[in-house]
Amino acid sequence: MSSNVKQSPNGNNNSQELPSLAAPLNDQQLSQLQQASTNLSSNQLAWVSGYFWGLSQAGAPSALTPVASAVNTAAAAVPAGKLTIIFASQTGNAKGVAEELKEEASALGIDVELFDASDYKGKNLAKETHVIVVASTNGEGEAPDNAIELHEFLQSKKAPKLPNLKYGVIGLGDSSYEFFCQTGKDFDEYLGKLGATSFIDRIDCDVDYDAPAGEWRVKALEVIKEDLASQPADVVTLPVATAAATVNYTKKNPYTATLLTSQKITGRDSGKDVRHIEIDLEGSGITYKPGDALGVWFENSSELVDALLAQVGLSGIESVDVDGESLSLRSALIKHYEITAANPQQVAQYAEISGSKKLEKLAADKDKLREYASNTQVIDVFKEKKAKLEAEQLLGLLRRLTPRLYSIASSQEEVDEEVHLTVGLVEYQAGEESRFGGASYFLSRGLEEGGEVKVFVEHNNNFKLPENGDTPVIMVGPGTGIAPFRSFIQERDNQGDSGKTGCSLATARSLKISYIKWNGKSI
Ligand SMILES: Cc1cc2nc3c(=O)[nH]c(=O)nc-3n(C[C@H](O)[C@H](O)[C@H](O)COP(=O)(O)O)c2cc1C
Repeated sequence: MSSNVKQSPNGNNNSQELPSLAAPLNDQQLSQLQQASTNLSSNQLAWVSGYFWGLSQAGAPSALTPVASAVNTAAAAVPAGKLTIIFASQTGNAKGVAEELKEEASALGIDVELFDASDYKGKNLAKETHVIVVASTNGEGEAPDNAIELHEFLQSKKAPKLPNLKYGVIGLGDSSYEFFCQTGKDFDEYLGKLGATSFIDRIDCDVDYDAPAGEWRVKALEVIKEDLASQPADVVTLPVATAAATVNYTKKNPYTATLLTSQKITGRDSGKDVRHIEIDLEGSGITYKPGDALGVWFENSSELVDALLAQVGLSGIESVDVDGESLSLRSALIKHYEITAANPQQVAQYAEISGSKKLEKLAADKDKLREYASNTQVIDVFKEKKAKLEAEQLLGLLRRLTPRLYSIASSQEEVDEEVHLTVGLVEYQAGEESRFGGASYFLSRGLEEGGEVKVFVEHNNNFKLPENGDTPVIMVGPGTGIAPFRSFIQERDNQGDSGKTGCSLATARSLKISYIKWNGKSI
């Protein structure tokens, strides 16, 4: 131990005899400082350090307010280290969770930054103290497009060692997929292998992710706040004027828009019902770019709800509680529950309740169960064998409704405060009866022109026109339909771009194209 370190009476090594030559203080000041800090814990010393730094930034305390201003400044001192949140998201759910996390962290006074994974340089992880990755899974256990690069980088030799990093992971997924929350699991594994320490167990969230993700965030932020508070203070936050509040419409806070037009654009003899939909956004301030998607909260058809209720022997007038609101079971099913798409857990649960041999057999074979659930609507699962259910039992079998995302089919350069969609009605026969897709039915037939629809924009920076308007573009729609291409063509037309723009709805394979460049990258 060096000679200028003296043991304090309580055994702490925090009382240091400061070398007078190196310090800009005279002997008397040094001795006073030493006396004042003798019995302070390392935590208290850290606070005092921030306090004095705050004093120095505030300038010399004036005679009128010698201490108060300094104390205020010091109180605003936050510890070194910050929270960095990175989201890997395909359709915006993980992004939404990450944004909520950022707001909650800011409210707790934590220094926090939020990054889209495609904007985050993996090398910077070595400089971070606390990172939370919010990652959904896409494809068959693959990373969302915006995180492919970061996901690959962390597995590569170029990835830095991360001995000083503490991290947490929220995985978002759907347990009907074989590789449930795989991308979250991958990030957890890769960060751990690089030497980072997980400060909280990863959470793998299923489609009803709101509540579990919210609880996890509270716990994670508690740990981070405590952790940062125990680190040396070296940053002072100065009061910043708060920006004027702008309304940000999101999945959780959608805009109530009006349906202007729902026009069938397929011929009288066509077997398909495809609609041109126009939605009014006037006064909302909502902006979007071609390539973005519109999130649509829909209501289930009342006929389907009534059929489902009759199937399980309920009237619909039973009172149920949804998020603290008491409403009739019928309204709850119309507004809040997924009653079209079935899911494997539901089929397995209903097999047990109903004792259906067919469903029990399916429940024992994971692959067949998944296939059956993805091709069957809830009411047809219930029709396999009739069972009488209680209201709460029925709700326990159903997932909460989630909005559907539609590619935007218009450019604001052309339509201003409107948004257009091209929606194909999902329709098929189940025996004698017709079955419809929940959202496509709502937009095509359920909602009358002039009716209300709750919407929000999901931006997609990975699907954009080339910046240079002269660049020729070939658009190939392998099943996604014409919707986004209509918006690209409108945009190019309005901007007077000279690049040739071609559009094909055939697949790349049928066009004998095996390699396409988009924005300089092969896709
Ligand atoms: C095409 C597609 C593929 C998916 N693949 C998986 C998967 O392999 N594993 C999984 O757990 N979830 C999978 N999901 C579910 C999503 O991860 C889940 O819906 C998530 O909430 C989406 O979050 P995001 O909006 O941030 O992308 C898939 C969803 C879609 C649409």
